[in-house]
Amino acid sequence: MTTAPLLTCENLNVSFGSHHVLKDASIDIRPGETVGLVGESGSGKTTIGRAILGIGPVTSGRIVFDGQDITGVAPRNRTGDAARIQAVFQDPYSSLNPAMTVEETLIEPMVYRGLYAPVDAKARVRDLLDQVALPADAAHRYPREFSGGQRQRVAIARALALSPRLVICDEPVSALDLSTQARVMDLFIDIQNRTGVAYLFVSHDLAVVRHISHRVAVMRSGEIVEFGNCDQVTSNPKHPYTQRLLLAAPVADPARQALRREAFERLSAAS
Ligand SMILES: Nc1ncnc2c1ncn2[C@@H]1O[C@H](COP(=O)(O)OP(=O)(O)OP(=O)(O)O)[C@@H](O)[C@H]1O
Repeated sequence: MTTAPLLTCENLNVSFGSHHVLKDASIDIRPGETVGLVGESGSGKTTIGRAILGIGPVTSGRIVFDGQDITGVAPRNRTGDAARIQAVFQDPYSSLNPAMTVEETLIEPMVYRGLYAPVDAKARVRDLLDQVALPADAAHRYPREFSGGQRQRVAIARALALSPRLVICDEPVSALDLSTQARVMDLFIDIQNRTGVAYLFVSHDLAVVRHISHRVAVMRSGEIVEFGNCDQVTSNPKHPYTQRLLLAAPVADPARQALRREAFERLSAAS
């Protein structure tokens, strides 16, 4: 039995002036699923994420969320669950307001959307901090008082504040050191297991995406060149471009070195 998609992007095209950045890109994400989106820098990954969030343009094509056409609809004009699609970006320091405490940061979207009265929102803040394994006293601290990994946990808590069914994760672990990356990725997986949220997980690092994704889409020059089951896509020797992405992964930890070695062997065997 196949589950109906939560989100479908159909033949998306985006042009900036004469620069055709996204070319007939189609992907779908099922409820509770992680779809990884990989590709070299400039291949169009962020452009898809921004189009889904309603903060980037769509020249043609359609984005449907839970049966609702949300193409080109700005976040403030979205209704129902589509209003709750959230994002976690690479650099939490620039996406968190340095003048707001964590509590204020987490309460703001809840009160803005009218989901919680301020008094209930405070209880919800405690729950959110617990979900991302931050201590309750983090509520009264400012972003600068946290490490990079802790700040990313704050950004994840803020994304969860509206109980989203879909979160766009745009390079959310790229700025973190390897051991922190692993812990934050485990947190994403744990949250998904508990809440059933779906992720579009954007990364240039195929090894990271392989760890977290159920399916993977590979982008090249604005086109989706492969889309399928994670293992099939990442180990198919007929796809040398994907194998090259694996080769480009950072090599600091042994697991990635092993992936690189595998990719190298497959590439050599295929050529
Ligand atoms: N607002 C814009 N105006 C003009 N060109 C843009 C704009 N936004 C993105 N682009 C161009 O679109 C292309 C795709 O950019 P995008 O950020 O989607 O790539 P990416 O795959 O996410 O890259 P990276 O991994 O480096 O973040 C790039 O050539 C970029 O220069």
